[in-house]
Amino acid sequence: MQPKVVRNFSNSSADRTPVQVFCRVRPMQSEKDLTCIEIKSSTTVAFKPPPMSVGYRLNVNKETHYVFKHVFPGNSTQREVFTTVAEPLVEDLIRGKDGLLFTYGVTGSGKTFTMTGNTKDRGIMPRCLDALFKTISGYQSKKFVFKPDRLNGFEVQSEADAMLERQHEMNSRFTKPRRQDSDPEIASQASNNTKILDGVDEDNMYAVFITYIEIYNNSVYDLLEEGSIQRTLQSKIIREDSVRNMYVHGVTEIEVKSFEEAIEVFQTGQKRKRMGHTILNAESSRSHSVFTIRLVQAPTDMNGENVLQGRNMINVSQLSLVDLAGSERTNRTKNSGQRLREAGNINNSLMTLRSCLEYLRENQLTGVKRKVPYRDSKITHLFKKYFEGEGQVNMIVCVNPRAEDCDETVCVLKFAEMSQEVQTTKSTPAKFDSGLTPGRRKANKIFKVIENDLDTPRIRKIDLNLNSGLIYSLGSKFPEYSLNIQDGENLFLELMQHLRQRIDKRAVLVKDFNARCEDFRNRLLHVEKENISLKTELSSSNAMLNQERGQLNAIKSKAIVYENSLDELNRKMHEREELIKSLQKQLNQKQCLLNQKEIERERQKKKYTTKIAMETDKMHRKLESKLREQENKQLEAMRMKDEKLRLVSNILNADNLDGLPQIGRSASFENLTTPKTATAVESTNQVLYTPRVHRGVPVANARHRRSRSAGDKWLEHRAKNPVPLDTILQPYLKNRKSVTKLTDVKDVANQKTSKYCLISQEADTDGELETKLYKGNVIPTCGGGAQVIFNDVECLKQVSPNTSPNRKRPSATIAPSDVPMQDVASKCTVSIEGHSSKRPKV
Ligand SMILES: Nc1ncnc2c1ncn2[C@@H]1O[C@H](COP(=O)(O)OP(=O)(O)OP(=O)(O)O)[C@@H](O)[C@H]1O
Repeated sequence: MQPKVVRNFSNSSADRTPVQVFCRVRPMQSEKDLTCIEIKSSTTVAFKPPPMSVGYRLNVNKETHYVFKHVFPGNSTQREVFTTVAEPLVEDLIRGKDGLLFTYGVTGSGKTFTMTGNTKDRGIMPRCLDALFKTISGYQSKKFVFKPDRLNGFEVQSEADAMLERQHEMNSRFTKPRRQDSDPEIASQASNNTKILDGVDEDNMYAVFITYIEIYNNSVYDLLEEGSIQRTLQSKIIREDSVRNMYVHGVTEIEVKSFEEAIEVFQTGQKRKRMGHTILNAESSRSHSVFTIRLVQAPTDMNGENVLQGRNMINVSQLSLVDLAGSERTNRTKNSGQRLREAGNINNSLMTLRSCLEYLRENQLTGVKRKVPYRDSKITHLFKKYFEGEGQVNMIVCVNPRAEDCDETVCVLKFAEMSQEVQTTKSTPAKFDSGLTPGRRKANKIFKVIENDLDTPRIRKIDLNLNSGLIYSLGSKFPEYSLNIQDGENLFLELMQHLRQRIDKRAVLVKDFNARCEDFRNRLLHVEKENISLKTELSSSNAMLNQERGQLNAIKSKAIVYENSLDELNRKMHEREELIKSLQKQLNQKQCLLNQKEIERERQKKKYTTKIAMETDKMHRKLESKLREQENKQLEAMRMKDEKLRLVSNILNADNLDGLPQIGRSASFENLTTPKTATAVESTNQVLYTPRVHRGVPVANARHRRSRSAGDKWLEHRAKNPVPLDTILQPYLKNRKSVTKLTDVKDVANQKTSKYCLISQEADTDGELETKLYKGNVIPTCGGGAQVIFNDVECLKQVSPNTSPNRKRPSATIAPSDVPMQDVASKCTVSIEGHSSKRPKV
């Protein structure tokens, strides 16, 4: 059941009130400092961008005026600020209305100073508590009469239960060591000049409850939670109660009975806050602090002594005092890492606050119902009801006039001015219809005082009781008679008559009395019957009520579970949305990069296409010129060949060639005409050339090979440092001469040398050593030289046993066609001056 007295939510403009924004300009730290703020009147400040500001750089250096409900200059006192801004909110609180006051501004602009104050100068919060306790003193209920139900409501405890709890608290106070520390930030001495405020209902009982939370990095921490500090560091969730008020679920609410007690509780919270910050490595200016005073009131009974039992008679009003985090921008503070994340969260929550107010203003101006993003941050989610439901919202914009802060200050001023256009619904004061006489408490007090003042209270009381009973009269008084002897008989007769009349009257009265008794008995019986039937009805109603209560509790616990899961889902949704946003951002960045690359690629393609075209053109021209050159060379060579041919044919025609073997002739001819297809290659080694006489063409014949009667003499031609073979089978040449270089003509042209062997060693494609022996016959040429006709190749190859079997097996002897003739020719630097007409076997 909702403890709050239900109010009518009205939306007519008369019931709406704007957000009241006050501006407090803090004094300059130094006379020499440049200022960007000038106070024009009690409601107007002028902002003039100094030379270092962005506005100045953008040439927007004209003076701008901002109008607020009231502007407090640097020399204004804390008391003035409290009286103007917060006193009406405390009066509203006492009248049962809700209020929200927050301080907003750049770091160091005086938000905490304004809200909390220091040892010398108490801020708004302690002054509010002081004024409240002064006003309700004498009307406070006993402790634990009102008890929080953990669902943002309160219930009334019986006097016995409350007394038990008081006893319990007293015992624990004796056992616990009393706190000796005190927070220097607060001047805890009550000031004498705090005035008593209006709005107290003298027939009500009041109780004050305090909660103190901190919102840091968008997590809610309870600063009054008992137990280890780690418990305090567990984030709380925000919930909606049955009448759509937002509250921190499971937050610690402490009942305080005096200003001193309240300050002590606040100090405990401050201490926990500092400990938490040390653990979290946080800064106090980077968190939002919310100090909430909840005032519970309920009417007293007919004697004005005890609170009326029944939850529906309770009214709860609250005043939230919020010290927001500094609104500086991340780039100016050069934050990184955790500080950047904090700054991001602060900016997010302040941005959300701004967005919510902007949306609200727009909705109110245009009549459109755009969804206000309260849930985007914890601070706006918590105070949703002030903007959607009822309650006065006041804001103090704290401004540091120094020029360094001007860029942030102008943002703050703009936002604050805009906020004034937002309207909230006025709270209606709580009304209690207890059906009891107003002023009963006072009357009862007076009555008691008078009662105590009486000298003999007991006797008087009895008298009063007797006088207040029903007085029966038996008719007229006895007539007065004087006893006279002469007239004695008449006197007796008169007396007898009078007595008879009295007896008759008495009988009538007795009869009437009996009749009345009967009537009363009947009525009593009737009432009794009615009472019994009502009792039966009541008990059945009670049973039904209990059943419904049980159902309600079940529904409530289900609702809690659903709310939890809803919160969880919301949180997850929020996370996912953030993720989607960041992914979208990444995607956009990648898309941008891709587009840039595509453009770059296109540019490169164009560039290279042009380059290729140019290069192709150039190549074409080059090739064409080379081709022409080649053609010219070819033509020249052809011409030379023709010339040679002509010379040869002249020689052939001129000389008598009958003695020459035909084969030699044809070979020479062939050699001259097709030098490239010859097996033996003409060497450049002039030493081995047969000196050309007038003919210049060497002639040789295989039949002219040297005699072998004395056995073949080998000319072994090998490398200077051959690789040792270490093989069992070694190439063996019986009668040989080894040379490493064919430098002397006699080595070949020697009459005895009939065989030539070139030994070459090289690695095959698998990296194995391959030894090849190119063998040939040495044939003397007609010019006195010699030529070698290769007719055999021996190949010796060593293979590793690990070599893959798939690899081609080496053969001891390879086919002559496999021999790279160019290679052989280059190795055998021997001059060939003709060759056999038949294809050599090499
Ligand atoms: N109106 C003022 N008169 C005198 N001193 C002031 C005033 N406003 C601020 N100060 C001083 O300026 C300093 C910074 O103020 P304060 O801590 O309140 O700033 P803040 O806006 O709360 O900063 P943060 O965002 O870091 O919490 C304090 O030493 C405070 O005493």
